[in-house]
Order: sequence, then structure tokens, then C-alpha cells
Amino acid sequence: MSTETGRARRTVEVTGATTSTGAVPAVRLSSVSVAYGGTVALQDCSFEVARGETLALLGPSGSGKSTALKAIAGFENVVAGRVEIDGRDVTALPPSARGVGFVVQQYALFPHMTVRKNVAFGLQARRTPRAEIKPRVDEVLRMVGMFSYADRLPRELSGGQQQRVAIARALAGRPDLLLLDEPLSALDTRLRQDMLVELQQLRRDLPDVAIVHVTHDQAEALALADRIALMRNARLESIDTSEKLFHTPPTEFAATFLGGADILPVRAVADIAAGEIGVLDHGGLPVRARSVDGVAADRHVALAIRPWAWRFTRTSPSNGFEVEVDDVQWRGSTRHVRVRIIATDQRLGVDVPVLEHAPAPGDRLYVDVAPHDVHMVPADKSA
Ligand SMILES: Nc1ncnc2c1ncn2[C@@H]1O[C@H](COP(=O)(O)OP(=O)(O)OP(=O)(O)O)[C@@H](O)[C@H]1O
Repeated sequence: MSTETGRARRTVEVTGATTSTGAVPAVRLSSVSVAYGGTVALQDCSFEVARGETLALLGPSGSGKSTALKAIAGFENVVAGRVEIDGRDVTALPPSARGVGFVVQQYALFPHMTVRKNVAFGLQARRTPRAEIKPRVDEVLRMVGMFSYADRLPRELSGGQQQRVAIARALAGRPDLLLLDEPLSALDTRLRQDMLVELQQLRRDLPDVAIVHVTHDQAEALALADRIALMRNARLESIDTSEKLFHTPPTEFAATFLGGADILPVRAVADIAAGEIGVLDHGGLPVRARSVDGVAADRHVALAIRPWAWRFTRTSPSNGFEVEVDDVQWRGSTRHVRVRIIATDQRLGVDVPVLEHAPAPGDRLYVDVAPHDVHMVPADKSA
């Protein structure tokens, strides 16, 4: 933080740059890089979030999600690029001058202060007139369902309740931009589900607020986000609407991280026109798939197939392979069956609804998939 004062002295520039819809985005990152000593934690990252939009930053541990969020909030030293909030270049401004609400994983409430005082703290620090503080604190505590707990201390609350207070505290300053860093990851499964519903409600209560939500949980991203930015190795790998990223993944990584697809290396047997179904070769075995963009004969590509797209069959499949079952995992509503394609040794996962019969380890049978449930993606050379 010691560098903040120096950085804050730089002039604030209003750029007026707009999104494709003509509106100034709530936040825009342009080629932002952050490094810690020799470690590049975020490289050349660019995206924007519109007012009223929720963007999830999704990716594995260490991929740079939190770093991107902290760069927006002003807690990281941006070594290259620029951060704009509401059209203002804030790259050089300290966190307190950026007007964003920030909620972190571990609540970070002051332990000796009541809920009410925790929520009021930021308002007092910003010298909000006294008469405004109480109604504003009441309003945000009601919004997160914590009004009746206003006089309790944090240690007298459950984890979920503390996280609600942390969200209320972030909302008290009426930010146009709310940054959520893994807000549910410290909670148990049941509480996460409840809080997910509450965050969806909060989203409806705050139609003009832009939200950037960091998570490594694809279900959380799909439930809450309009668009998802997939992070990998300090870079933004793909960004699109949640629907498009899920249904037509652009890369192997998108297909595997979002939706748990397995990847089959294949070669196009003949040209396949955009939108058409064609035949590909997987280790000498034919498999049909639809190509979104078209692919030329002999090109090596990959097929991404989700575990729920396969069906087991005892007779020769119309589009599939003979397999042997390796193991079966019970996952509550489904059984996840790991199989091996006998001819190529390729491993695949197949989900079977728990009420249906699942094969046993050692069984030999076939898997079948509809060609339109097979997604063609470029072969990942970095994998
Ligand atoms: N203060 C720091 N000092 C040095 N390296 C750091 C620091 N903070 C993060 N890193 C490194 O930067 C990279 C990105 O970290 P970041 O916290 O942004 O990842 P993440 O995607 O949010 O991961 P997680 O889901 O585990 O929180 C990692 O390699 C991490 O080890």
C-alpha cells in the first residue's frame, strides 16, 4: 500500500471509450499485466463488464483470477496496461478512490465490532453524514437478511451469516461495481446452495450493479454469470456468454474445465463444411461429429464429449466404440463409469442416472453418442 500515495498523485483521465453497445463499461481491463517478483500472475489481460452484467472469472487454482480482481480493486501493482472504471483511468488510484465493493473468501470482519458497526465502518471512514448511515446500514442488512442480527459480534454468527455481513458491508457504499472473490468457498455444501440462491436474488435487487465474481466452481459460474471469462496460466483463455462457452466450447480447456468433457484426438477423413456432420478417424475407428466452423480433410482436431452425452449399449453403436469398464464411482444422482476404448486405450467417463442399471468393472460393451453432442475443438498443442 505504500506505493498508493505516489500512484494516486497521477492525474485521473476520463477516456469516454465505449462498448460495442455504445455504453461506457462499468470496468475495462486493457492488456493488464501483474507480476510478483519473477512470477507473472496476470499477463496481457483484457475484458470489460457492462453495467448490470455479472462476469465470472473461472479457472483452476493459481490461474490469476484473484490477481485480476485485485488489479481492478487497486490492491495490486499493475506493471503494464490500464484499468478503467466507468470510463475513468484508475490504474494509478488507490483502492479507496475507486468506489468498488470488495468481498473476499474469509469475510474479514472486525471481530470486536458488532454487525452494524462492521457495516457502518466504511461509511464512517468516508465521512458519510451520520443521518445517512443508519438508514443505509439498515437497508443493506435487510437486503442480505441480517437485520435482526445487527447487534451480534461476528463470532456469534455462522460462516454463511458472516459472509452475508461482508456482502452488506461491500454494498453499503452503493458501489456500481461489486467484486466477489470466492465468496462461497469457505461454506459447506448446503450453505453454498442457499447462498447461491441468495446471490441470485441480490443480482435481481441490484439491476444496475456490475459484478465480477471469482470462482473455481463451474456450477457457481453457470448459476450466476451472464458471461464467463476462463483463466489459465495467468492468461484469459476464452470469454463468452455462459451458454455459448458451455454448449460450443472453443478450446479443449473450455470443454474440459466447463462441463468436464473428455477429449478424443481425431483426424478429419474428408472436408466437413461449417455446420455439417462428417466422419473423423480416431485411431482407425470412425466417429461422426458436427463441425461449427468446418474442417479440411486430414486436419488433426479434437472431439470433446461430455460424460452425460454417452449411452451404454450391448449392440454395435451407430456412433461409438467398444469399451471395457475400468471403475464405477457413485456420485449421488449419477454413477460415473470410467471406461477404456479397447482399440485405442483412450479413457472416457460416462454418467449413468442412479436409477438406471450401470455396468460393472471388467464388463465389455459399447458406448454410443449423438453426433450433435460431440464438439469439435482445435487440438491443444500446450496440453
Ligand atoms: N502475493 C503474492 N506473491 C507472490 N506470488 C503470488 C502472490 N499472489 C499470487 N501469487 C501467484 O500468482 C499466481 C496467480 O495467483 P492468483 O491468486 O491470482 O490465482 P487464483 O486463480 O486466484 O488461484 P486460487 O483459486 O488458488 O485463489 C499464482 O502462481 C500465485 O502463486
